[in-house]
Amino acid sequence: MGDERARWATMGNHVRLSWGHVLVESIRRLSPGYLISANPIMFTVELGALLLVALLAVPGAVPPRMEFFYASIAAILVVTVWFSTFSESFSELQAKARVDSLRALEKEIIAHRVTDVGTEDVRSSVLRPGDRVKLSPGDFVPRDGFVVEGAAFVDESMLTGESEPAFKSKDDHVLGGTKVISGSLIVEISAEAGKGFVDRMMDMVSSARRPRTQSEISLSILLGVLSMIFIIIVGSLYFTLYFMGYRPDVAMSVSLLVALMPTTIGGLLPAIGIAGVSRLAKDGIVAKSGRAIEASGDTDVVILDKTGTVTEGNRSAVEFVPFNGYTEADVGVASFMASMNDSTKEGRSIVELAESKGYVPPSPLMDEVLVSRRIEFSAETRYSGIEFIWSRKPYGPRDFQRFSGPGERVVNRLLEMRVRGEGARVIKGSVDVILGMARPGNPGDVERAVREVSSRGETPLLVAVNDEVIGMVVLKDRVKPGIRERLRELSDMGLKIVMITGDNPLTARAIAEDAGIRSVIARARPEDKLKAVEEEQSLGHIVGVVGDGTNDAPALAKADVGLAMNSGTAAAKDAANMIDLESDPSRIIKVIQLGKQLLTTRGSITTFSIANDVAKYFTILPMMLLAVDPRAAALNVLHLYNPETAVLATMIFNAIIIPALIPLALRGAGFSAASPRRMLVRNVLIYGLGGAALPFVAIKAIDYLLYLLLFVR
Ligand SMILES: Nc1ncnc2c1ncn2[C@@H]1O[C@H](COP(=O)(O)OP(=O)(O)OP(=O)(O)O)[C@@H](O)[C@H]1O
Ligand SMILES: [K+]
Ligand SMILES: [Mg+2]
Repeated sequence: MGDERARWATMGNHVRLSWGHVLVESIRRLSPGYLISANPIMFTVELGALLLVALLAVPGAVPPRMEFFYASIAAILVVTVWFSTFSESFSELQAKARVDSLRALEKEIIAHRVTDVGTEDVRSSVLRPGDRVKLSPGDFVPRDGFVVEGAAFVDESMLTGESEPAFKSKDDHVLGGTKVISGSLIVEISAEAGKGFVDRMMDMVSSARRPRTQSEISLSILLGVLSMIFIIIVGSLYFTLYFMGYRPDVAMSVSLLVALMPTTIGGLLPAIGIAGVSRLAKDGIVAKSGRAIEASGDTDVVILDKTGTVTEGNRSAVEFVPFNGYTEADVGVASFMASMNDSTKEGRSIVELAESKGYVPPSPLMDEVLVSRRIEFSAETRYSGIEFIWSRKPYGPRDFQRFSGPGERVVNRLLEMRVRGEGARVIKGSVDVILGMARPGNPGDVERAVREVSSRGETPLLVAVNDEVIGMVVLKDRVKPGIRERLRELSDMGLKIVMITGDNPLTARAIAEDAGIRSVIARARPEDKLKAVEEEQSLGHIVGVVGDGTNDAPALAKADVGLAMNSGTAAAKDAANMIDLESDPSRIIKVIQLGKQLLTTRGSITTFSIANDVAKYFTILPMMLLAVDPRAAALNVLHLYNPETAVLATMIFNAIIIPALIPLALRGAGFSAASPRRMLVRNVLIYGLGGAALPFVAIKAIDYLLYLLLFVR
């Protein structure tokens, strides 16, 4: 684990950031046209600067000997705006570079495209979705796709940091940039060039396409309203003084306004949001939407899929159990036939178990199995198997030769049906579904066996020939090691954890108990998973879903935070808004912590920003009022040198606090997951009190420096 983290970290640190780019981009964003919609607070600051420049251009508009002061204030205001566009461009380009370092894995290579006559070598960029490529040991997968033929071990460490190679066979998803180490594959390309998930992530990093989150919008509105209030206050102050016959100074009024507006948070807000994307990428979690990262901070319900998420997911057959006078071999042979055409992991494991025990149907029947119609498994129907077509009709009695050997009772029954031309099917599936279609000879036996297997956390599949239940296949899965402890962390954070599964209630409860989960929804079809998400959302909860299967896709799409496992199906990964490249479901914790930290960071800087402005009343206001009444000097508690140094010092402090806080905005505020409330109190104290006190010290110091610089010869 530690190793993988380190690998990601170094990957992140190798990111090359072009300072030239940051510079050009930050200057481009000074354009009022960009700022008016992207950052209204900074737009207002810029208007102030433009007003002062305009006054400087009109002869007589600036009071005598105040030109230097006006020009300095205008310059400081422009720099203030630039600090803000700089922080935004910096974090955006950093995020892009970090994401791009993932894309480097998808570089242009030569691929062997499959044609009618063989293969031809083409550049990977010309491949289209639907094209098939042949991969041999040493080849890199040119782009995302899925296996149509063959089996191989694939090294995914460059994407997942996982050193164990992954085994890939039919229908498995393979990722562009990974490397085949043994075996060979035919892969059908599924992604458009430049449309892999890395590219989608790149897209959302650029501010133009980044949808703003609800809380980001609320905060912007709050900041906008605050700014409006200050504009009204400063405006009325100016005009009241003006009509009383005084000449309030324009530069001082503009400075007062800028000082009071929450420029610190206004300047850093975009950077904070984008930083979340980079920090997740550094941990190997690909976020396809910024909204999701933020929602994760408010997540209070987490819905986990059972198979492959809570459990290891390689659920495989371990036992055949006969009922009603049938033998183990009968059940084995029937299960083999019902699973021959089943490409699910469960199906393949059943065939393997039957083969290892020698439970394979004899040749005349096997020929029929090969041409039979397949009943494909779906999470909707929860069963699978075959329906015989009987290759020749009618068969005469002479075609019937009684078979003796393993599974003879089932085999002979089917051969008899063949002679009579009767319809026949062999199916297996979840207990409730099969019992809805077939009768058990002795219901008590079946129930007892099912209960025993389920309460061990194993999954029973009933096997039926036509309308008779003949036995049971036992599927075994393991709870992921350590999952219990990781989930504890989530409940300690106050989150509700729900496990949802297509499996039966008894098995589900046994697994849930092992994993320490209290809420369980069993026998869930895909739309039930979706409904569970919608229900929680309608109660006002923010819902996170972790899943890996195609049957999880609707729920993943509907969730506020949908985290798909990289090992999952393409449908799940498409529907989710985040993908964990390490396929570790407990990393939803990481995502939630990061989301919470993002919100904490924003809250802290907002508190700091507003607290900060309090001090500025004491530096600018007395100086403005000095013109009205000399007694205002009493308010000059800091004993600043003169009105001009006081205002300049305040504006300089107001500007440099923005770059000073960039590291905090990017790294995130100190945060402990265990006690979010205590953290909040702590942050309000630190950032509130600190924010209120700091400017007094800093402005006094800058004022003194200005005095030394301008007035001491
Ligand atoms: N290949 C198969 N053939 C027949 N029945 C199956 C097969 N695979 C699974 N089943 C049955 O269908 C049920 C539902 O499967 P599904 O994949 O929807 O959910 P699951 O994998 O059990 O749980 P989860 O929702 O946690 O992934 C299983 O519990 C099992 O009883
Ligand atoms: K301010
Ligand atoms: Mg599943």
